Amino acid sequence: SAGPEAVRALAEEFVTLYHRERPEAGSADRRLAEVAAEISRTGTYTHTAQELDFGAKVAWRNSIRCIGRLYWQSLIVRDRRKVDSADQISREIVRHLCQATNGGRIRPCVTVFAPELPRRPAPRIWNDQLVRYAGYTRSDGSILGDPVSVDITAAAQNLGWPGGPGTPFDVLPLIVHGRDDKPRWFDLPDSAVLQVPIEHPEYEWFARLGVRWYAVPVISGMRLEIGGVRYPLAPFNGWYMGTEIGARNLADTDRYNLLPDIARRLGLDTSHDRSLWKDRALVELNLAVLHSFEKAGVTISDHHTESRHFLTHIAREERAGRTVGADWSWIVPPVSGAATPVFHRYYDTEQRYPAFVDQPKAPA
Ligand code: HEM
Ligand SMILES: N/C(=N/c1cccc(CO[C@@H]2CCNC2)c1)c1cccs1
Repeated sequence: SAGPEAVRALAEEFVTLYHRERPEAGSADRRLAEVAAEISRTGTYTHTAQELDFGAKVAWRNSIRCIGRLYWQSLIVRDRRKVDSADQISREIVRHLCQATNGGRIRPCVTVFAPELPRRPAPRIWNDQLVRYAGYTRSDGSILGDPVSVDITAAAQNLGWPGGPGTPFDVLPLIVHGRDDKPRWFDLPDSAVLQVPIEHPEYEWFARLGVRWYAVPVISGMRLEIGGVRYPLAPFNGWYMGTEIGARNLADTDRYNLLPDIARRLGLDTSHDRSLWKDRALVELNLAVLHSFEKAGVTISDHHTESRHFLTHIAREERAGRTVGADWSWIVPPVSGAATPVFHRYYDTEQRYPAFVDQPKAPA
């Protein structure tokens, strides 16, 4: 982790920010002195529960690639810093999934596990999302399931996972590397993993494709950094924007690659690009995703609504005297870009802290 001088500077900046935005917390001076003394003694310091809650919310507010930041103040922060064994982590992960899923009325949550300590590695989850579909490499070299999961599927099998039922949508086990034990795999109970069968509002053949997707995206591979303290295990969830599933996960040629099949069933001419068969298949697939989630009572947002909400967020932040950073290439949706208002403007691109950051993939 960062050296004591760097930690001291980041800690001072964070504590000052916290006391400026949460005036009810009183003067910063006493806390600044306490934190500086603890860093001198131990090389790090411990956030209060209130500082952690604020830091996680602001890390979301600072996520320049996130279009969904309007509700940043409503994040549920689950303080589990005392939890660092594989068993306890897997139990808390199931609780996170249940609390976040909430029967389909998805609640944005983050669970913060034990921080990195000088000379003591922190617990990690090897999965980049808590719920992912397996990717099995078959003897003829083809892949059954999600190609993005080929490595994590092999890792799970190497740890003794017997494999799932062998469908294209087998939920992977969680692989947890606790602080003081070896990496272990845990099957997630079906009751904790809500899934949505994908059907089309007009084409009854669509349901027969047997396509489904999971309801709650929970990112478990990023590190939460607050005031010089690193939390390498801080899984966070929101709800999906439909295009993530309909324009990327099910459409990319190196993912489920469904566009050619859908286009053929729509009777389109797939031999010429200029028939726009890919574009017409994309619209029907994205319509099917939004229709299916709504029918199942699972929160999802369309890219037009989410874009409008993001511009509302920017306006509100600027009224509060804050600048919103944003990365245009991630904010503009992967379909109908110029048909959404976020396309038609520039953004401040500075990444501010606290933040969720990429970190080396486990295993180290
Ligand atoms: C509430 C509904 C939310 C929606 C609809 C939403 C939407 C999105 C989308 C569409 C992306 C781009 C993902 C991609 O292109 O692969 C994204 C990125 C991101 N979101 Fe959100 N988000 C939401 C909530 C959250 C929450 C609660 C957090 C954290 C507490 C968060 C943190 C992030 C971060 C850190 C990224 C960038 C990830 C990376 O760099 O790989 N978002 N969000
Ligand atoms: N809707 C979401 N979408 C994502 C948010 C962050 C990251 C990702 C997945 O990012 C992968 C890496 C780059 N694209 C895929 C998806 C959320 C997940 C957790 C909170 S909101």
